[in-house]
Amino acid sequence: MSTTAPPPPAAAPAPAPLRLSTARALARILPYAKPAMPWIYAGMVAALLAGVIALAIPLVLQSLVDGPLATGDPSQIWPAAIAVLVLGILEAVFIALRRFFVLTPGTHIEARMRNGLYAQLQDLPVAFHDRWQSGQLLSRAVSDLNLIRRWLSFGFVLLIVNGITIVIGFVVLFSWSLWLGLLFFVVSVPLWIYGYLFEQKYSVIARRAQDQQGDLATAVEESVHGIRVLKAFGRGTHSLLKFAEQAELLRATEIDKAKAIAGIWFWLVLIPDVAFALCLLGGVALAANGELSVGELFAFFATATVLRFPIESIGFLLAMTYDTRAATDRFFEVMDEVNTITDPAAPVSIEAPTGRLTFENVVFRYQDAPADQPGVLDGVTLELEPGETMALVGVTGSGKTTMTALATRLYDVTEGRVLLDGVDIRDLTREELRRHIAMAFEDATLFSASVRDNVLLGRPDLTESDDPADAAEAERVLAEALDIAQADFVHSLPDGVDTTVGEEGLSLSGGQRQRLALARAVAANPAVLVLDDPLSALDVDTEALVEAALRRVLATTTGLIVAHRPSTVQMADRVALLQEGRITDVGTHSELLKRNEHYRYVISSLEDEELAAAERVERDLKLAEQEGRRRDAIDREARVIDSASDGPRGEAAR
Ligand SMILES: Nc1ncnc2c1ncn2[C@@H]1O[C@H](COP(=O)(O)OP(=O)(O)OP(=O)(O)O)[C@@H](O)[C@H]1O
Repeated sequence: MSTTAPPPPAAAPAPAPLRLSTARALARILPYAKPAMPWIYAGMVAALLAGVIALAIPLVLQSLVDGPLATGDPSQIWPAAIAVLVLGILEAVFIALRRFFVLTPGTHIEARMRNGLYAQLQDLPVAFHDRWQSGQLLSRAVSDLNLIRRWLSFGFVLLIVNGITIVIGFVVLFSWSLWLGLLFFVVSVPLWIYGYLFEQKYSVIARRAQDQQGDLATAVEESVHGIRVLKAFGRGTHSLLKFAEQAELLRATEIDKAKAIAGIWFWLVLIPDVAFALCLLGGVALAANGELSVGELFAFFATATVLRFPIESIGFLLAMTYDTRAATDRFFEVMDEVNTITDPAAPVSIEAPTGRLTFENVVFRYQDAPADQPGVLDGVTLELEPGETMALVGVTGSGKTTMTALATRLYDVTEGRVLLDGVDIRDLTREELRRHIAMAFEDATLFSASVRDNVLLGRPDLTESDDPADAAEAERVLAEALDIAQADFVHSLPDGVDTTVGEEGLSLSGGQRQRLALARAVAANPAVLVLDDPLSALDVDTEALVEAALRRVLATTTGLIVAHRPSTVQMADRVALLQEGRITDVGTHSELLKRNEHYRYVISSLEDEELAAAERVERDLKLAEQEGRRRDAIDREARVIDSASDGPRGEAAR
């Protein structure tokens, strides 16, 4: 049976304790953004030029007001008007160029980061996936990276450019009038203080919202995945209520976010307005005293108006920056995870393994198991001879699945060693180890791909080769594996072995999926085949056929089989009894039956389970038959009612 995962943590894993400044946290994106940075800088230059041009327009206006308007000479109006028009067009062109420069690089950076994340998720050990909710990973891969892309192409560029524009704008304001500029600056000071406080508050809410989005994605993923169970137990409404609760939490957080943004927005609009009003009063007084020309006053306000958008935009640009900071932290929480199951620095290779598999004093405890709980395995020693088939038997929860997972390094032993042909499996590369030891699980996961690709998943040597001889060999291996797994049903699928089996093979029955998963393990042609109850969903007749075919494979391959049925036990040359974390007896089925009371107890409980399962299958079949008869009767009745109400016309239309 598959490894039982512990209940997922209620929320996402806590953020890294080390808290970097926002700038340093965001700088971590740089290695991914490096190739695209020239384009982003080009976008910044274009945006900056657009900003400078916008600030130059008041210059022309001042010359217009103090020149032709003051002197009443209309000949000067046209050059000034044309200059404003040309500057306006140039500004529009540079804004368009900014968009052009930054649009594509952002998508490249997003794709690069997403590929990196995917590779890391593939590389990280099963223990990591035990701890993390799938929705949290999904939201990092999709919405967080989306946020980062939008910020890089838009928020980052505008934040820098608008910041520079504001600085240049203030210099220009000061150049028009020192006193008015100073007044404008002093009145704006509360804005910078508010901006700082905003960061403290908003960053926390932004992080909370993104974690809650991840929780929500987990809830959707789980309910879609478990839709059959929810429907069968009529728990759809219950699950909806739970989902609505989580959605409500996220809604409340989003409202907090909106309130925080509204707060800074309020000050960003109010303070420039107050500054405008005060400067107007001061400006008129200065103009009346002759210290400022009307044209200069006009240009001062035109410049201050140009600065309004950059100042107002700082609010949402800061919000976007803090959202992106949270997204970046979340991304690097996964990227910073250290993979504990890695390839050795100096790997050993086994050319042609014979398949001797040895567990030597193996102790294992799950990382997330409570400290006071004893290890699942506590000194397991077992040796499988080359070509031998060993059944692993024990009560539920005794650690059978765990033992099989150690043989393929899905987890690493806590103490002791697992050896293949005398070589510690940690001294082999993972790629080589998985070539030598293949596994089939009870929970047969198939990928959204053709039957062929699913079955030949473990044979890249054949499927990724350009050699026609390999292609022919792939066909032979495929046919043989399907034959052994009694999976000839694939030939009656619409496109035979080229039929795409749906998401996780949902379009196939449990037994059909298991047969394909078994075919996949057989096709890998390993020296050791580890089977974790892979025949549980087969009916008795098919199971007997698969077992007969498997015997042929197992005659030359070492097999470690977790047995949940007495019939599986009988396939094995020897049986190992797992009890309280140790192998307490090894022998043939009949030897153990004769001498071991605990073994007799386990076997009799397996028989009871098998009987109950057979009864369940029979009951389901009967129910399906009754349901079919009931549907036929309803259909017949519906046809009678239809034809009675439609009359001959209705019949004809049908
Ligand atoms: N990822 C995990 N983290 C923590 N504990 C785990 C994890 N997976 C399994 N366990 C615990 O380890 C013990 C052994 O589980 P395992 O699945 O190996 O048993 P099993 O013998 O295969 O059971 P079954 O016959 O029911 O399939 C159980 O107590 C289980 O709760």
